[in-house]
Amino acid sequence: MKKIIIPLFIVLFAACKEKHDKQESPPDGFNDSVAIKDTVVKTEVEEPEPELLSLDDVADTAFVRLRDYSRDFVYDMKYATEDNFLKTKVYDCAECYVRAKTARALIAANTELMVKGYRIKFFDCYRPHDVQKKMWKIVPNPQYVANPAKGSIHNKGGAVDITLVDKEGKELDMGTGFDFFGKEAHHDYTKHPKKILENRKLLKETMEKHGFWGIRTEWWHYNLTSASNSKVTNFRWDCE
Ligand SMILES: C[C@@H](N)C(=O)N[C@H](C)C(=O)O
Ligand SMILES: [Zn+2]
Repeated sequence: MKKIIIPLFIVLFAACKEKHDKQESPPDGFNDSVAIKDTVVKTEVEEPEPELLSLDDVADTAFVRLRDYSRDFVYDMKYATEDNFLKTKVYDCAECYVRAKTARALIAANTELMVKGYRIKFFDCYRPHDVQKKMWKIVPNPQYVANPAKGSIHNKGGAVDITLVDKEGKELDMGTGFDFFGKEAHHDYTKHPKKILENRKLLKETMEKHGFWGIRTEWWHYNLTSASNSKVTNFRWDCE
């Protein structure tokens, strides 16, 4: 037995030494310190998603940032860009604030839509009263922009401008773009192809089921019925 173990030990030792030598001595013309400097390993650490908050103990009238309560919505806040009918960016950053009661109703509607493979995508949510005044200066037509003298339900945290997206995030065809101020955007314009009318119907019926009502002239606009008497507000949200 002794006779076998000793040569085996010698072979193993030699193999280890060879490996060690290879690691220790860099090839000719290869500088060790450069190798160390060049081998900076960049590890991208993904920030953990902040925990969602609960709406359980939040007063109905409190303003909340929707993304703190659900990760299931899609956002394309048009007035935080220049791609809107004002042709100017009127929000410092893209956030969706609404009253807590509006948030609860939106989450319920979205939960129902997700079972069918769709989600709500936002174009606008709470809108400061000053922005309503700017809009009215450009389009002083109550069919398309609420008169700031009275205030819009957006100014009360109870209205949203929305569409639906499918599982791939693609918008359903609603016949016109957002803020298309013409008869083709009206709910009672029935000359659109069947699929478009069905898409609008799905959005309208779901929103109505959860306490919202639509206005005749804009397929994207929904008011929460119980927000009609909330106060017109002009606060601006914080941007990080
Ligand atoms: C401007 C448009 N997106 C809109 O929300 N219109 C309604 C009527 C409003 O201003 O309340
Ligand atoms: Zn609206």
